[in-house]
Amino acid sequence: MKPGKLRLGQRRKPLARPGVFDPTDTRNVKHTRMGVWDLYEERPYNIPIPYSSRLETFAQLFEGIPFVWRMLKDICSIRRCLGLICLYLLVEVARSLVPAVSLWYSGQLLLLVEIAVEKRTVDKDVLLRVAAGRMACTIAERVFHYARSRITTPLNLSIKRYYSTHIFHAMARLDLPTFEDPAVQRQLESSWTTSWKSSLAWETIEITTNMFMTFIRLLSQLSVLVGILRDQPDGPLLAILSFSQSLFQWFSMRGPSLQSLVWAATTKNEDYIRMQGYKHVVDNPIHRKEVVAGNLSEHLSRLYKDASARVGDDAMDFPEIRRSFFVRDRLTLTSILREPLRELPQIVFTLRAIQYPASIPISLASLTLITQTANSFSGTLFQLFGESFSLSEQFASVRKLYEISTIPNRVVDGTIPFPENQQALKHGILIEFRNVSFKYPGADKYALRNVSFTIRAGQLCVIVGVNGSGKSTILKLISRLYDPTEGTIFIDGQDIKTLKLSDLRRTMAILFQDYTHFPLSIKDNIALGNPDVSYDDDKVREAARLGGAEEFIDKLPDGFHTYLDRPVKDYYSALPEGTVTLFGRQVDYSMVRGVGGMRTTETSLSGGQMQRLAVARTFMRSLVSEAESPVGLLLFDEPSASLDPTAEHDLFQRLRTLRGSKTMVFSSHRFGNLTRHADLILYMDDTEVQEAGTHDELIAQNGEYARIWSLQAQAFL
Ligand SMILES: Nc1ncnc2c1ncn2[C@@H]1O[C@H](COP(=O)(O)OP(=O)(O)OP(=O)(O)O)[C@@H](O)[C@H]1O
Repeated sequence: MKPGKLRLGQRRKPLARPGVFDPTDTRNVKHTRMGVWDLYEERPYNIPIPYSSRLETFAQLFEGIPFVWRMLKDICSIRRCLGLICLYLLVEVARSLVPAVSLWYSGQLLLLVEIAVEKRTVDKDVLLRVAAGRMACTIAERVFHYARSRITTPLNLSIKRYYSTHIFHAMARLDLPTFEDPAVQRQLESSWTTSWKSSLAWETIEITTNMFMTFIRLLSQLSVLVGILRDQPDGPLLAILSFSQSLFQWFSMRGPSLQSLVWAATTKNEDYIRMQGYKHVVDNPIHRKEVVAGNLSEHLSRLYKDASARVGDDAMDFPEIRRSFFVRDRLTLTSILREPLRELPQIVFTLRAIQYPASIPISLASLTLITQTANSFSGTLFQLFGESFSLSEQFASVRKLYEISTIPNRVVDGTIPFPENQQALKHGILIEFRNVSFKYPGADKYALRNVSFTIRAGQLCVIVGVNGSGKSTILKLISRLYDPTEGTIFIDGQDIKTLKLSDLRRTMAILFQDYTHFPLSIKDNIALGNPDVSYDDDKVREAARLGGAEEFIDKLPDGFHTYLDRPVKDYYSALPEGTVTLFGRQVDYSMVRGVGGMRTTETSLSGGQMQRLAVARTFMRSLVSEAESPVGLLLFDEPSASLDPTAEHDLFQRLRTLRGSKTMVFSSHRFGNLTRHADLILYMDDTEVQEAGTHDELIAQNGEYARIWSLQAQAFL
């Protein structure tokens, strides 16, 4: 291992710490110009206490210990893991003792040489034993190495599986405002991404045992070496020289490669930025239509060439330029001294040999032994240094791994079961907003201001109004995705915050305006509308029919098993040109495109078809199993925005008849089809409910609703 570098697989990842990073703070931040890029790095040791960063490292280490202990207990509780871990530790201890045993045999060899020089005889038996011992050491090393890899693979896999479930659950349980919080996002990010690639828990065990084993190796090697060298005339001198030159090598190489972990880079070079823009224009299929229709190819090529000529050879992306900058060879005094120092033990040996020619063979044997050991010893020592640094990072990551499962949700769960009477749900749910105001987390402006209204059980309520007036927000508050900033919402007369969240959400079916489809099959997408009956294929089909999606799904080659966005890609290599389909699917070059930052189009469904699928999912929850449906409230946010007029008409018709006497709330900016049948219309403008009543009442009021209604009506005259 090179001194100062980390082993493969050992990541030096920045740990989030409190405070801010300010590139303009020249006292603590160093600015380096790298081609078109400006790199701002936090200066190391910017706290005026010597070794403060080491102290920080140890503090992190201690804080992490309780979590690592918990992790060990968890791992030992996994089936098979306890036995495997014991075996692993056993092999590691044996492995760490091999170098010392091997060194001991080398010492024995030295002794033999000494005797041979003095007495001119060699004890053949001892020689054979020593040779066999040394041989056995190398074989043992290989066998232990093999045993280790056989143990670690299943151990690592079991641990990884256990923790991926842990992280999945920790992530899945978070509510919307908590999940959207940037601080939480940052906390989740590292655990989530690393958990799939490698097992943090396993890495921690590996690094911790490595550290202990390195320590054992050092101590055992040191004690054997001292024993051997005590009686050698040149031993101590050569040992001092070898060790000091090794240490010097380490320090001299370590300096320039140490980079700050906290840094940021930006570029202000307009030509370079434009060049990247041009690149995206030509490599992204989204823009191809415009490029071709606008006859832009020649023009863009010229623009790119001109910009590229202006930027010159500095047009490197940041990782590339950073790499080239840091690997640049620097001629420093230490780097010049490094090489002659390496020769020092040999020079001293030669001088001693001239002085005492009789002792040449002994000195030669000691020299080889010492230089070899010094190299391996200092290598081990550097490893220990590197490991203590990464151990603290690792412990901190384990702490974060456990902390994410205790991140408190912002929307606090209530305690009262809901509803009191399951049968009553059939007749809907009563909703009352009393002086409700709301600001989205982090927003300055109100999204709702002092809103009060009552939707009685079983009513059809339509919320209409201009864009951004707060319609969707009302639906989000009813489903308690967020809590009001001021005021109270009552559900069947009870403060919404006191009700058990899972109960409350079970009684509602919601279709969001910005619905998404999961990267699963169409069947699974619809089935997730109601986890209780998700296994029932007939119900999935019925929901698809009610949503108006059955017909087009049946026409798809894979029908209900079609993936909207296949989450697992196939892998290819150098396929012959004629290969258009593989595994029953079109060959997808997204991997190749991904390199150029292109997006791939997975599905050929239209916007309206996508919306029908979303409606089907909502039906799955609410209306499929009318008899045992736990739903008493249906919330629809613009369910027909992408539907053609016939589909919209059909959908509303079905919704009205199928809802029975449940409460239904629609948000829409279209007037007509729905508003005519509504028991209550809330007309919103600028975060407030401006008018409330039935269609006839609002027309009679002759306010904004009436004005917009007549505007729309005139359009059809
Ligand atoms: N997640 C969010 N974070 C911050 N502000 C938001 C968020 N969602 C909506 N807003 C803001 O809240 C206000 C109300 O938005 P809302 O989505 O409720 O309007 P809307 O009446 O449903 O609009 P539209 O008819 O366009 O769907 C808007 O000013 C919007 O910008």
